[in-house]
Amino acid sequence: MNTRTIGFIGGGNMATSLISGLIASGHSPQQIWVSDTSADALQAHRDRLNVNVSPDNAKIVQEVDVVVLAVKPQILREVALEIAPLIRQKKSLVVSIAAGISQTSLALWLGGDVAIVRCMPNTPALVLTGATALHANANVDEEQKDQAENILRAVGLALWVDDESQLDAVTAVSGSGPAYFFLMMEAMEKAAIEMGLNEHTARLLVQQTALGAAKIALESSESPTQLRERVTSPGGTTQKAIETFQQHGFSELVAKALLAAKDRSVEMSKQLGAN
Ligand SMILES: NC(=O)C1=CN([C@@H]2O[C@H](COP(=O)(O)OP(=O)(O)OC[C@H]3O[C@@H](n4cnc5c(N)ncnc54)[C@H](OP(=O)(O)O)[C@@H]3O)[C@@H](O)[C@H]2O)C=CC1
Ligand SMILES: O=C(O)[C@@H]1CCC=N1
Repeated sequence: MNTRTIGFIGGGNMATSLISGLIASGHSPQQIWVSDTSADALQAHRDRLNVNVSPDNAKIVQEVDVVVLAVKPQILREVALEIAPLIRQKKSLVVSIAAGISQTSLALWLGGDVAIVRCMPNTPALVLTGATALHANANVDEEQKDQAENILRAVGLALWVDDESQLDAVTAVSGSGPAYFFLMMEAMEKAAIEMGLNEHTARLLVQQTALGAAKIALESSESPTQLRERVTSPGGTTQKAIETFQQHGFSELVAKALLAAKDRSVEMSKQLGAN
């Protein structure tokens, strides 16, 4: 069990998923601190999760060993400049979950040789099924790498990438990925209702099917293509559906969508970054 104290600056959607996952995986709420500009958000964190809260970002840095930056990329610069002197003084490990903000930018804002792990988690961390890729800068030592990895591994899969630029692709695949599957679920649910199923039945069937497909894909040694073929009886119903998807450019559309997300990550680093 990792006994380090962890502080989240920004207590929004992703921080809430991570904090809930950390607590569900056995971390004590007393080890966790959160700051946010919204008093209501802080109250909710205290009431629901029993973690320590403060409106003061510097107080969080003061209290913890590992500082997780969980604000929107657009305000990361402002927050980093605010906490920079204390981060340097305490030699804190900084873990940034912000999309599209490079370690170079963050290091310039924080100043000095700050140990920074940049990572890209996703919201299924909430149910301990997260997927995170991490990259450490040259100031991060082995112990700090372990600390960062332990936090993310507590809420799901945690993998290191060799090259920071790969995090743009990771953002497009797994960071944003849950939303693509939810979009598919939304569309299937709507179609099911249009075909006469009631809302409750439609939702349950879609949810269970998504879960079953993900589970079988994880547990089987077969590829998604092989698994798809097992469902597709020649001349049957699935074949008709798959043909319809492919005739309308499904695979190309998915590739285009993911590339648009990756390009946006690169664009954000240029627009919002210091480099
Ligand atoms: N959502 C996701 O699925 C994922 C998000 N990320 C990354 O996580 C980060 C947070 O995203 P997300 O949780 O969705 O965003 P949210 O807007 O839900 O959370 C950010 C929180 O930070 C608060 N905040 C704003 N200004 C400050 C400040 N100066 N000091 C402290 N807190 C502040 C916001 O308050 P208020 O709303 O009042 O402004 C809000 O509660 C982003 O950088 C994003 O790229 C990474 C992976 C997945
Ligand atoms: O949409 C976003 O920018 C963030 C990053 C990945 C998921 N949500």
